[in-house]
Amino acid sequence: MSKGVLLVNLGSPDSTDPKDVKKYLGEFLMDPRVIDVPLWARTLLVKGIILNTRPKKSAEAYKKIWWDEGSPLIVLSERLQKKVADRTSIPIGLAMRYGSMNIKKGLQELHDKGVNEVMIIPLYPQFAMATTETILVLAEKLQKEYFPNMKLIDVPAFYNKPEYINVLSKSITEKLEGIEYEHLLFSYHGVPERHIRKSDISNGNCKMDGKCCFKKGSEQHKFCYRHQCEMTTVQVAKKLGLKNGTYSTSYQSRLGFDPWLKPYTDRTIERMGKEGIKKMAIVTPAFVSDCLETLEEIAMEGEEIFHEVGGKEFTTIPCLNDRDDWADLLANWVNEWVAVKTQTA
Ligand SMILES: C=CC1=C(C)c2cc3[nH]c(cc4nc(cc5[nH]c(cc1n2)c(C)c5CCC(=O)O)C(CCC(=O)O)=C4C)c(C)c3C=C
Ligand SMILES: [Fe+2]
Ligand SMILES: [Fe+2]
Repeated sequence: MSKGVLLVNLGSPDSTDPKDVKKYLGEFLMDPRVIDVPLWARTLLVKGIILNTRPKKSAEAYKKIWWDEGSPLIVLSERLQKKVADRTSIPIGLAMRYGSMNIKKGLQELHDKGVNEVMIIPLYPQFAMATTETILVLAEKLQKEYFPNMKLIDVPAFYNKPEYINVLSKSITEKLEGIEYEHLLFSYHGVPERHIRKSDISNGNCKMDGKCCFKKGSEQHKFCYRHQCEMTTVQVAKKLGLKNGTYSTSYQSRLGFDPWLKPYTDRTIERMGKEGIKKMAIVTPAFVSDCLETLEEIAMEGEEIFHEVGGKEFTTIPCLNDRDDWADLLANWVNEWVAVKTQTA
């Protein structure tokens, strides 16, 4: 077998033109693992309502964070891909779940290089139906349809792997060196609570009551996004020696009127400012690359909310992006997998 890797991130529109944003959002939000209602209802909601109003507003937001080279999420993912490729000896591809750099193209490029065993690495530390699962399901479908002789290997969520926690903790320490802060907020992308129930393999284990996601036992939490986010916070807090009450977890970027994971980030930032916190820092561990949700929603909107209610210093910690130690870590996982071949060949 000839091995290769496909790194997969979420994707971005081709440009900040509302037409491109509409096309991208259409593909993203029509994914049944993102808006998980029956097709007729999803079509009505997405094509009948959201796509008529949101693209213009989202395009304005994208304009605020767009770089000369393109979408930060794509550019940063490409830089990471290059660094991982420099540290490994097999082809390292990059694809996006939505948009032009799609998974089919990514698999095709690897196939054209003679690769017939692909390790799929979703660039998400925590498992979610709307991210990891949709990538793996689509990759498998494409493999069956177009690449019947290709074998796909999945990488489990790495939300609690010590080496990942080390790199994330180091990125926080480096940014906060010499900076005073009273509270460190860990803000994760939210999902509707319903998604947690749907992915709950223990049938009802997850009560979202603030207790069950802290229970020991990895098997029942294998697909619990909430547990995995909470555990990333717990592990990093332990590593950094943070005292109880000086850090917390919240969830951002909700869409629609269903209940999403709580507490909500915007309300948490507001509450903290109102309670008299003057200096806060915020880290966004559900994202490995800075993107609209970190650069605009947190670094711009979040800061504005904090200042409006009396907060003074709002420090945002960059995502892992193309940090050398993050590229080293991914490359180590790849090289360990490559070594298995050598031993069994
Ligand atoms: C952990 C990662 C993510 C989860 C889980 C997730 C779930 C999720 N997202 C939406 C709706 C939107 N997300 C948008 C942007 C966006 N989402 C993620 C990651 C996760 N989403 C990223 C990295 C980005 C930024 C992309 C970029 O180009 O920078 C957007 C578009 C932006 C906007 O219009 O606000 C929407 C919409 C849902 C509904 C959902 C789970 C059900
Ligand atoms: Fe999202
Ligand atoms: Fe739970």
